[in-house]
Amino acid sequence: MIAHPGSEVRVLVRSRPTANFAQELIEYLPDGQTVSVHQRKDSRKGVVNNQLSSWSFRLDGVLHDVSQEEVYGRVGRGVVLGALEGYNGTVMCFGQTGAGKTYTMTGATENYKQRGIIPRALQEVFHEVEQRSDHAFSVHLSFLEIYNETLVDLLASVRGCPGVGPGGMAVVEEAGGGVSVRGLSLHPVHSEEVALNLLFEGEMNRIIGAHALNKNSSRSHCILTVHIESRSHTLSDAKYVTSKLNLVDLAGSERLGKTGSEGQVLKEAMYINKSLSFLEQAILALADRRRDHVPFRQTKLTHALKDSLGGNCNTVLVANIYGEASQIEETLSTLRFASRMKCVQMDPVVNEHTDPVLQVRKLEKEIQLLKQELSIHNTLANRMGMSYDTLSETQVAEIQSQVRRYLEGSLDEINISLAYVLNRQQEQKVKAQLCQNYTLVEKAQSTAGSTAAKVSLCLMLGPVATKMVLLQTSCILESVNPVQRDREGREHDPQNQEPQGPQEPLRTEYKHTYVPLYNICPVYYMRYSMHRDNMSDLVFLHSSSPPPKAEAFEDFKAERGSEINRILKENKVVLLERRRNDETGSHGDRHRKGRPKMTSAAEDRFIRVNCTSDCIPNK
Ligand SMILES: Nc1ncnc2c1ncn2[C@@H]1O[C@H](COP(=O)(O)OP(=O)(O)OP(=O)(O)O)[C@@H](O)[C@H]1O
Repeated sequence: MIAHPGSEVRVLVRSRPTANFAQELIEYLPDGQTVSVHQRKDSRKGVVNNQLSSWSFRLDGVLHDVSQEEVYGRVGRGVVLGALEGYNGTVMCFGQTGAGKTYTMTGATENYKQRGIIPRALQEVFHEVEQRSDHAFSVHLSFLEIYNETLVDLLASVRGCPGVGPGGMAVVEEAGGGVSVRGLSLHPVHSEEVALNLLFEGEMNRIIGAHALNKNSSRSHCILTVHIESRSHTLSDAKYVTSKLNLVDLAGSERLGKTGSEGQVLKEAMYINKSLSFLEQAILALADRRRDHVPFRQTKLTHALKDSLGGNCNTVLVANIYGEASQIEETLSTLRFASRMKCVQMDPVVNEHTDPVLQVRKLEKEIQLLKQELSIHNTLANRMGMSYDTLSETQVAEIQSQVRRYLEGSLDEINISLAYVLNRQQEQKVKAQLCQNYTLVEKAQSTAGSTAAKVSLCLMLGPVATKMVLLQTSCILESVNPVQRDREGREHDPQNQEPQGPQEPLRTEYKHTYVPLYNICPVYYMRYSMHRDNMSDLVFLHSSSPPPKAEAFEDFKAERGSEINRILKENKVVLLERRRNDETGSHGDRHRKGRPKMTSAAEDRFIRVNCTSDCIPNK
């Protein structure tokens, strides 16, 4: 059963069986929750009377004459199940010496039925771990003893235990308000059997002493902690929950006069009483909601229990009493502590964490999936070969090498593999680098018939830098070498020129070529032109914008329509010839019978109409 946030620590009272149970002084009311204590005034304190004083304590339950099994069911089970869900839990026994705390927590070793809360809790933990196959659990045990204000690792004797470091053991504060014990060994446990072995090993190491009230009196406080970590197989594997289940067997308070302790046992009793008194002070502060400060650090016991007493912890206290008339003052004292503890508020929450390593792995997987999805989108949008990875050092070196060789003239054509794709970001980087070295003027340009915004980059660069820009936009370029022609239009190879007489200046022609930059998103068409005066224009147009008609027609005539253009020119020559003939023979009408004379403009139109085919763009 998990406590609701804001509810109080659960407190139950358990009385040790005794033949001399003080029925007239201790009364358990039928509601099963209330204990009434009646006490005679002490005649030794002066005034003799038989007046009774009564106190009533309403707790969460009374465990009187009940089996160990029932005690576990009512005290331990809920806390253990909560710990498996990720809630911290504490089960603690408090009471005078000989009242049955160790019996409640550990039980009697000679009889299996009399095993206490700790072995039953360990059994339940491993039973649940087996049942909950949808989770992966990891369980560790630690066993701390606080003896005479000294921290002792009760499992230090276990084989393979690393031992306490040079700093010794100490209670240390953790981020988030928790505490842990530095130097305390943690033991991985995979089965109930291993856990019980560790419990018994620790119990053997515990310090016990004998006095009048208990021949096996615990002389120390002990905290067995079950550390549980659970990861779901079905939900996100980066998320996991942890919990600490503290099973606390406190040493009992004792009246030195009654126990007759001497020597070492007396010294121990003083430490025990002192630490229990600090515990009471801490509980008093915790129970008082107006108090800001809780004195946890006054003693090792309260410091070690700082995150186990209410707060983010599902806490249950068993107040053990020794129900004989001679112990009535101790019983009263224990019940007062119990009722204070009952005022301590709890706000248990699941301790959920995110594993940073697994989280990174998960995000990397997610990125991979998103990349695949993007790649599918790009394929569907006819944008093949897009890459969003940054260029490796080798790729950058290769590009730089090609650029250098191209600029030096030792490389005719840039052939950068399309794997070296520049994305928008990289494009911007290239542009920024260029801006550092050259004057870059950017201007908006609108083209008729296109609704999309067009960007025109007018680079005031020499041809070398222009080539570099072309290269860095990563397109496959057609030859950008200018063609040199003489006055007759004959092409001249500058590499292979024979020495001639007085040189006639050559005319340089630059082709306008549309180059699709497949690897830049969105797809651009780039027109580049290089002029005699070394001024270069680079125009990046969205694919939705065709080139201007006039230019497209010129290109068409120079390339695919060159044959038609040739015929057209021939026809024009023939027609002009005919017109001249007509004009010279205007005296006679033999060749133009029935046909009206054409004007020069009409002839042009005629030629155009005749030469227009489906493959010629309209001019
Ligand atoms: N509910 C019980 N049923 C049977 N025997 C009990 C019960 N409670 C206590 N005893 C017996 O009483 C004796 C003292 O109990 P126990 O050692 O558990 O007391 P304690 O509170 O732990 O004392 P101390 O603080 O001195 O360690 C033991 O012999 C134990 O077996």
